[in-house]
Amino acid sequence: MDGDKKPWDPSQLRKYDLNLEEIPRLHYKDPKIDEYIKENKPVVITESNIVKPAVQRWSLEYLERNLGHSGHTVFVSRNHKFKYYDEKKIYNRVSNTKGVEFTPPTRKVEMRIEDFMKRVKEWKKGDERIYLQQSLTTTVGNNIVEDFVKFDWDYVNGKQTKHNWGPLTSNLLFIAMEGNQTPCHYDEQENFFAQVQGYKRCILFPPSQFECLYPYPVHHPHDRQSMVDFERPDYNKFPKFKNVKGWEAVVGPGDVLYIPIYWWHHIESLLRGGPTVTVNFWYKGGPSTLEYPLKDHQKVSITRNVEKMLLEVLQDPKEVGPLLRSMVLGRYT
Ligand SMILES: CC[C@@H](CC(=O)C(=O)O)C(=O)O
Ligand SMILES: [Zn+2]
Repeated sequence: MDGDKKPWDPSQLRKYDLNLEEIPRLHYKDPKIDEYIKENKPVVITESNIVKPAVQRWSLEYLERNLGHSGHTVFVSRNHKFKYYDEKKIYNRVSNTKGVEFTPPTRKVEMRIEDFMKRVKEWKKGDERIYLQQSLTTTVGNNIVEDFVKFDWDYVNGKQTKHNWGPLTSNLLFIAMEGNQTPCHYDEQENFFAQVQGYKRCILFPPSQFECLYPYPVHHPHDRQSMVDFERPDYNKFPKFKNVKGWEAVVGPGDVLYIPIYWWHHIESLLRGGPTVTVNFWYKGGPSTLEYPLKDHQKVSITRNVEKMLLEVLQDPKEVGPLLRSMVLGRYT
């Protein structure tokens, strides 16, 4: 890039009424990175070799030729949002018997990579959008495996060990169309979010903002997702969303964003930026030693356990809210 010309411009970002600060960007050799990780704070790690082979080789053409010819998991959406839902919670005994109405916002299909790429290339306004989200397992072609083993595992394993994370559970490959959006949610895993091709805007909020982001009930298929539509926030239903304060980064090829466990994140591929490719590294959290004061994400984990326990004994999801209200209102408020 000549001078300080950015590879993208603000017109490629969707407009939200949010109070956001920049996530720091640090060179991968900078020891301050470990301070951020230790304090469960996001940081963009730059210039690393973590997924360098992929940055160098994983063009769409290369991926089409090498990703393997078995079906790949692709989500299909009638709009630009790809809100995750847990299929098991749609039909589970408790929520379903009580008529929890749920219409999946996307559908999951198996698609050959050549069909996926063809639909991306031929997409026009009004068509359904698609988003490949696939675990990088042995079903991929040999060239991809060769590239994968050349990731800088010393670096990521070093961070995993230093910060006492649990085991690596998966590396997911994401191939998105420009403008695709993953609405705000949190995961119960530590995440190195490695951008390979194209640019993605990542908007993050700490677990302490739980009250401003109104997660669905734990038994709901959209568990861990925010109920707030960032593009049309309903401030009557979600008044505290007005106070939300977040952090953002636009990550490009070679950037690796550390998304701390339980941190909310909303992710979108830039408008008019072409398809994007990302590989994430999900790690189980470390052993949670109860040191006081508890960390915010530990409190979120406790609220989850309370909801699960109440549902288990009450059986009917419609009884959980009234019982919690009767416990709190007038007594703890
Ligand atoms: C699930 C897709 C999302 C990534 C994400 O949420 C994560 O890695 O946890 C994205 O990049 O659109
Ligand atoms: Zn996520």
